[in-house]
Amino acid sequence: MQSRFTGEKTETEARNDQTSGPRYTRDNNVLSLEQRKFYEENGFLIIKNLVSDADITRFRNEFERICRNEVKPTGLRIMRDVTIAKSEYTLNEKVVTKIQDFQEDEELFRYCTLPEILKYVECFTGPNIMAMHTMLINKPPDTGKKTSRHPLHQDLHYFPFRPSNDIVCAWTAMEHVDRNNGCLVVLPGTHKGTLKLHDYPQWEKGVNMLYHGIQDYDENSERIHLVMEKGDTVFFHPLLIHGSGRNQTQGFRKAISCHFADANCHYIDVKGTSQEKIEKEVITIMKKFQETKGWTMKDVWRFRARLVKGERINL
Ligand SMILES: CC(C)CC(=O)SCCNC(=O)CCNC(=O)[C@H](O)C(C)(C)COP(=O)(O)OP(=O)(O)OC[C@H]1O[C@@H](n2cnc3c(N)ncnc32)[C@H](O)[C@@H]1OP(=O)(O)O
Ligand SMILES: Nc1ncnc2c1ncn2[C@@H]1O[C@H](COP(=O)(O)OP(=O)(O)OP(=O)(O)O)[C@@H](O)[C@H]1O
Ligand SMILES: O=C(O)CCC(=O)C(=O)O
Ligand SMILES: [Fe+2]
Ligand SMILES: [Mg+2]
Repeated sequence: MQSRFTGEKTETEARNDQTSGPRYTRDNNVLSLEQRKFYEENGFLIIKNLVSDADITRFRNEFERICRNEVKPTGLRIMRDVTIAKSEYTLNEKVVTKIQDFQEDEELFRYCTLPEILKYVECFTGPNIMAMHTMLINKPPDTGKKTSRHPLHQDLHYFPFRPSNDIVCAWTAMEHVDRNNGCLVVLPGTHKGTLKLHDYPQWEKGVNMLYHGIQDYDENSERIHLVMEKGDTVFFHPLLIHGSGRNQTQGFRKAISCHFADANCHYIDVKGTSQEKIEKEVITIMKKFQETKGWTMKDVWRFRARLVKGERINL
């Protein structure tokens, strides 16, 4: 494929055509050779102590204000754990599993504009950067039904834009995370594969809405539990298979994240693909919040996407 304007291959196209050399990272002076190699091979990279305690305190405070209903950012969605979704508790931080789409909340959206985050994001997306999807996850103590788990999945399943190599997730631990409180679990190297079929896992005691998982994956494949400290940030590829285990502590395990993409990425039509079902489900959920008649995934995504650096191009 060639660039429309020059007939030359774009940088991404050139990288993607390569049979050897880096495909998943860009040439700049931010990553060391060793870091680049690690991401190329594994599909993720942890940068320790990247976000300051002061910033994390600000994100935590704003999250608590949202949970107390003191602020109601436009477009923000609050999700409860499925085991308590039908109970009558009034909103407070102990009933919230995650908030999504905080792009209209200035205080939380600061996370997506932090220069220390964008500096690394640029190694994967290039200089024109869109913040596509934001979350603050507040994994609750498991009620015994194992619903606090997030099944193994690829984030690309939710995304109607490509190419995948120009998308990256930044996920920052807001406190120490390990297997006890349900840290991230990754299957290293799986970013080199393709998008797999996803559906709801057959869990006896319930699954959270939209928590699709990969049905067939190699039970014997290597799994790495990402033990991280407050402020540590993992950057990972949207095809990397990952999930998180149950939280066996009494605390609410917090993390803040954003998916970024190169503004040159383009939307795809998911009709007839494995993503068709998730499109329908997402649009049905969005209907609760706004008029979505005739909308496709593209409209949903254009609505939440925000430019954070450079120029807004396709997305
Ligand atoms: C890469 C990335 C995208 C990967 C992911 O993040 S995958 C997971 C993404 N998850 C989501 O996007 C979930 C989004 N959730 C939401 O927007 C909300 O939680 C809603 C589903 C809209 C519900 O919110 P809200 O309307 O405030 O809640 P209501 O109490 O009125 O409940 C409405 C009906 O939904 C049910 N519900 C609420 N939360 C959950 C849940 N966690 N799991 C399963 N069902 C749930 C609730 O029981 C109720 O059902 P009915 O009484 O209508 O039958
Ligand atoms: N056998 C399995 N089949 C499918 N998914 C699994 C399986 N085992 C674990 N997972 C998924 O892998 C992720 C992490 O699993 P992990 O084993 O760390 O957590 P856990 O089973 O909740 O806790 P623990 O094993 O520490 O008691 C979760 O997304 C979980 O849903
Ligand atoms: O448990 C987490 O923090 C990660 C959840 C996740 O992978 C997701 O929402 O896409
Ligand atoms: Fe994910
Ligand atoms: Mg387990």
